[in-house]
Amino acid sequence: MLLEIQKLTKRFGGLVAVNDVSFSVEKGKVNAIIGPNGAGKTTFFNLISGFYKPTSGQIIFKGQDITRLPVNQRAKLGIARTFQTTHLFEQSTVFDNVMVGHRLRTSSNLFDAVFRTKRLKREEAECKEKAMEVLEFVGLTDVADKIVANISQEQKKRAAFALALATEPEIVLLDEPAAGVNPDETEGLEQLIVKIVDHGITVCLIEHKMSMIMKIAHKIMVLNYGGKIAEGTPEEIQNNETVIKAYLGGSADCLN
Ligand SMILES: Nc1ncnc2c1ncn2[C@@H]1O[C@H](COP(=O)(O)OP(=O)(O)OP(=O)(O)O)[C@@H](O)[C@H]1O
Repeated sequence: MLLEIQKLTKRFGGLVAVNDVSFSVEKGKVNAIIGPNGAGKTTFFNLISGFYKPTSGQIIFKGQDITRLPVNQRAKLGIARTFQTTHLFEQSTVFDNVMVGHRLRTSSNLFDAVFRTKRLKREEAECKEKAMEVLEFVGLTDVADKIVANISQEQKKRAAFALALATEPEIVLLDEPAAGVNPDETEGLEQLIVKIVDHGITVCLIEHKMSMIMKIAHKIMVLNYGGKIAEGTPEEIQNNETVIKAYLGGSADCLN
């Protein structure tokens, strides 16, 4: 297992947002997390990526206990994430936004910047090369020089993927990547996620669009009121009575 979540709990005062959840993320697969609004999915991602500290439980990444590591150290170990609403600099170019990602892998400091050392120049060149590579990967080469504010919502989603990929992750946590895009664009993003997995990067995916989940997920965990109510293949989840009742209010149609 690439990532092992053991009995993870997060309380906000009296509210238990994530309640004693254990989950194994399989390497090289699309691992999906679904559940109704407020089920605790984003909180779960925030715990894995280090934005929140758990109340209890453990997070093991490649055999190492990362439960108390800060965000940047987890990112260096290879955990990247995207956000529900894209966190891009709207007034910068797509290229400049994505270049930032690879800085995680560089070591130039203020001294290098002030004196424009060889190391700085070499690392800048590396960041540019990486940015071009990931922009090509996500299909955004032709808008690389555009200001983010002037590109489409779907292109912003792709740029967010590119930014995550520029950090050279082993696992990417994608939080509702297809929110706010049309069905054709959703299919394009689906294909991009499959391409990411085909390149050996593990995906952990939160998404409300069931058609996408059922098509590309290898396994699915279902959260409800912070607790895990089911785990299995898309077929198993579609036929799970507890999921149909608790999550879908009794209709299996929503899972198709
Ligand atoms: N920082 C916070 N402080 C207090 N409560 C929070 C915080 N973050 C999340 N919550 C609460 O925890 C619960 C789970 O929220 P979370 O955003 O993880 O759900 P979700 O499954 O991602 O929902 P959605 O599908 O709507 O994005 C909610 O009741 C939410 O109000």
